[in-house]
Amino acid sequence: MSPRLLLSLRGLACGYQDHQVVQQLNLHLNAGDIGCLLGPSGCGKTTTLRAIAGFEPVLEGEIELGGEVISRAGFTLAPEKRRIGMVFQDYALFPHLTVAENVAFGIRKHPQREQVTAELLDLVKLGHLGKRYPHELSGGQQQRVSLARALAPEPKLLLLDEPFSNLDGELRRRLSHEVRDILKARGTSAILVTHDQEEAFAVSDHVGVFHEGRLQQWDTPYNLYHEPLTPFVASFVGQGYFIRGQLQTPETVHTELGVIRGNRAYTWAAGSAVDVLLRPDDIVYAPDSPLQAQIVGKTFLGAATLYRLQLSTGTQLEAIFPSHADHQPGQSVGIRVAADHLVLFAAQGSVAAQVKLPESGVRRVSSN
Ligand SMILES: Nc1ncnc2c1ncn2[C@@H]1O[C@H](COP(=O)(O)OP(=O)(O)OP(=O)(O)O)[C@@H](O)[C@H]1O
Repeated sequence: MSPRLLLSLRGLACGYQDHQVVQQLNLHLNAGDIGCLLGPSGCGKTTTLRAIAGFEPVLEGEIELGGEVISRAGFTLAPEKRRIGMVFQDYALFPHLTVAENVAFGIRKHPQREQVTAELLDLVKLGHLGKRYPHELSGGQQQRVSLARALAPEPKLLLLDEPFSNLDGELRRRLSHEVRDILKARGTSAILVTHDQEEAFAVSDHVGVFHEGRLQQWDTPYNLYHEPLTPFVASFVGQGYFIRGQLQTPETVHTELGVIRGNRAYTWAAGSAVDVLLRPDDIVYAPDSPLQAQIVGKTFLGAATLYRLQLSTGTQLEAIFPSHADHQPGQSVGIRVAADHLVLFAAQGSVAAQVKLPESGVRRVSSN
């Protein structure tokens, strides 16, 4: 059975008054899928989510949900008529209502209201707390109530705006996995907004990376990591370094690490200058390799260790090695490049050179 299209944004522009924040946005979500809008602060994720919810009008293009156009320039179907549920960062629970009353709020006329409420409270593991008030719950528990409340009217689509960002570390990770399991078990379609890549990958089937109001790539987490379409996506998603290289053949590039062969063909002329993306998992520990690098930094991650390496030319790289063998800063280690997913961008004068790189992303280190 082919997947059923649920949500389409076509040629969408949205923003505030005369200020266009998001431009030329096209994306599609199938029923039952979880999508995510990911990007740095201010890139337009929340603005897009608010347009989908019907809180903001669209300036150009249209939004279609379940075969019905719900927004286009000059027309905005009222939010309460969209069958869209919302979960907010600050939970937005009604303080004067109990947990159970909060969950039942959107289904007051439902004949099996109490049963549905009890089932949802069980689903979010709060079956025993229905009589409490929101202020008597932890942040994580309040967000579970908020999720149960949003699910109660069986929305066609659930929108989650930074739902875990008020929670810390471990709880955040646990709840994000749990929310995915709950949505998948119920077949609920959802769009999540976050600036946290780990969260985006843990929860979503498809992720859209935004940069300055434009969607750069809408893809699976795997493809965003291994096959980024733009230098910005390569930088924003995952870690790594760019090194300079020269295209030799469509599949091979010459670099200071030797000739690297990938599994895709590039159509630039032989000899073109390119930037080669090297992720930490592209650099493999190879004790007998003639290619040596000095360890200049080290982060123990448990099962693996992330090393910062420096080549004799001064170029730095990152590498992930299994943590069984422990190497010390200052030591030299043999390495090999195993970058099957060889990712290259045209160097100089291309958009690559103008990208502002976030601190935790890909760094551009060598030039010649
Ligand atoms: N109500 C508003 N009126 C005018 N401009 C706004 C309004 N809300 C947001 N903006 C502007 O729109 C741009 C995008 O904001 P938006 O909230 O969509 O970003 P975001 O990607 O969700 O960022 P964050 O992760 O910080 O929430 C910003 O430049 C912001 O200043």
